[in-house]
Amino acid sequence: MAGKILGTTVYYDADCNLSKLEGKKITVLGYGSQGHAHALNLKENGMDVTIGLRGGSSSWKAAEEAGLTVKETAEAVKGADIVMVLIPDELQADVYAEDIAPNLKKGAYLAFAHGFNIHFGKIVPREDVNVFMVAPKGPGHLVRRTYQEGSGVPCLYAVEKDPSGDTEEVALAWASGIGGGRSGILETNFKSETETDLFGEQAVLCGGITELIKTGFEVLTEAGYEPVNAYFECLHEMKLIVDLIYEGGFQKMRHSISNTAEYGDYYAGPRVITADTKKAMKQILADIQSGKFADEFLADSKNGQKFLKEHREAAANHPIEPVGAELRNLMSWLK
Ligand SMILES: NC(=O)C1=CN([C@@H]2O[C@H](COP(=O)(O)OP(=O)(O)OC[C@H]3O[C@@H](n4cnc5c(N)ncnc54)[C@H](OP(=O)(O)O)[C@@H]3O)[C@@H](O)[C@H]2O)C=CC1
Ligand SMILES: CC[C@](O)(C(C)=O)C(=O)O
Ligand SMILES: [Mg+2]
Ligand SMILES: [Mg+2]
Repeated sequence: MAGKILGTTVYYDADCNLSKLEGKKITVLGYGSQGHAHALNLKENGMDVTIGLRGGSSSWKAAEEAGLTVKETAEAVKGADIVMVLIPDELQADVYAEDIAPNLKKGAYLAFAHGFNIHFGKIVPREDVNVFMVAPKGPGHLVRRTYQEGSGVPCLYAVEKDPSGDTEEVALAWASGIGGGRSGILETNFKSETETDLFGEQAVLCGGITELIKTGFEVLTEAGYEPVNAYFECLHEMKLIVDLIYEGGFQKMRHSISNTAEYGDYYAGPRVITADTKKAMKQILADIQSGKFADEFLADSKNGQKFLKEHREAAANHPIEPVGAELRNLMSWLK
C-alpha cells in the first residue's frame, strides 16, 4: 500500500484504479522508445489505444502490425480523452501548436513522460486541459521488456493542471497500466523531474559514463595495450560492476571485488573525479536550471541538428565501437 520513502509518497498497483482509464479514448503520439511501451502495455491491460503519427512515419507499419489503430496526429487527437505526447522533446511544441491544440477536446488530459516542454514554457495548454506526467525511470524498451517479464520500471508522476479534479487518479492509473505500480510510482513535480532527469543523463548516466569509458579505453590503447583488454576493463566489466551496485549499493560491489581493487578505488577515484569535475557538474546543473541548455538544444534542432549529428557521427567512428562489435560476437547471450 501507499507509503513514504525518504519523504516521497510512493504508490503501488493496489493504490491505483485502472477504471480511471477504462472507457476512455487514449491516444499515444509517437511509437518510438516510450511510445511503443506505453501503448502496448496499456493495450494488454484492456485499454482503447490509438497511435498518432505523422504521415509517412517509419513507425506506422510496426504499430499496425502490433494490432494498434494508427492515425495521423491531428486525427488521432480529435475526440481523445487522454493524449500522451511521446514524440521527441524538440518537436513537441510545434506539433502541439499545429496538430494538438486545435483538436484537443475540452477537458481532455494532456500527458508527458518528461516535463521539458511544460516546465520550460514551450507548451502552454489551455485552462480547461488537465496536465500530468508519468516519467518512467528507465529506457522505453525496458518499460516494455520488464512489463512482459512481470515486473516494471519505477515511475515518477506529477500533476501540473487539474481542472477536472481527478488528474492525479488518472496519472496513477496510467503509471500502473504501464507496469510502474509493480515497483513503485513516486510523486514529484514538473520542475524537479525535468531538472534532475536532464542533469542525470548529461553529467552521469549518458554524458558522464561514456566519456569515462572512452577516456579509459584511449589511455590504455594509446599506451600500447591490446584493445581487447582495454575494452574488457573499461566497458564490458562496467555492467557487471554497476549490476552489483544496483543490487546492493557500493558496499555489495566492494564486498565482491578484491582488496587490491577496493584500495585502488579509494586511491584513484578522487583523482579522476576531482573538485573541478564537481564544479563542472554544478555549472551543468545551473545551465539546465536557467533554461540555457533547453534553448541551445532547441536551437540545434531548428538548425537541422548540426551539433547532434556531428557528434553522433564522431562517436560512431570511435575505435572502441569496432572492438565492441567484434567482442560482442563472442557473447551468444547478447544475440
Ligand atoms: N527514450 C526514453 O527511454 C525516455 C524518454 N522519455 C521522454 O519520452 C518522450 C519520447 O521520447 P522517446 O520515446 O525517446 O522518443 P523517440 O525518439 O523514440 O520517438 C520517436 C517517435 O515519435 C515519432 N514522431 C517523430 N516526429 C513526429 C511528429 N512530428 N509527429 C508525430 N510523431 C512523430 C516517430 O515517428 P517517425 O519519426 O517515424 O515519424 C517515432 O514514432 C520524450 O519526452 C522523452 O524525453 C522519458 C523517459 C525515458
Ligand atoms: C537516461 C536517459 C533518459 O532520461 C532515460 C532513458 O531515462 C532519456 O531521456 O532517454
Ligand atoms: Mg530519464
Ligand atoms: Mg531524459
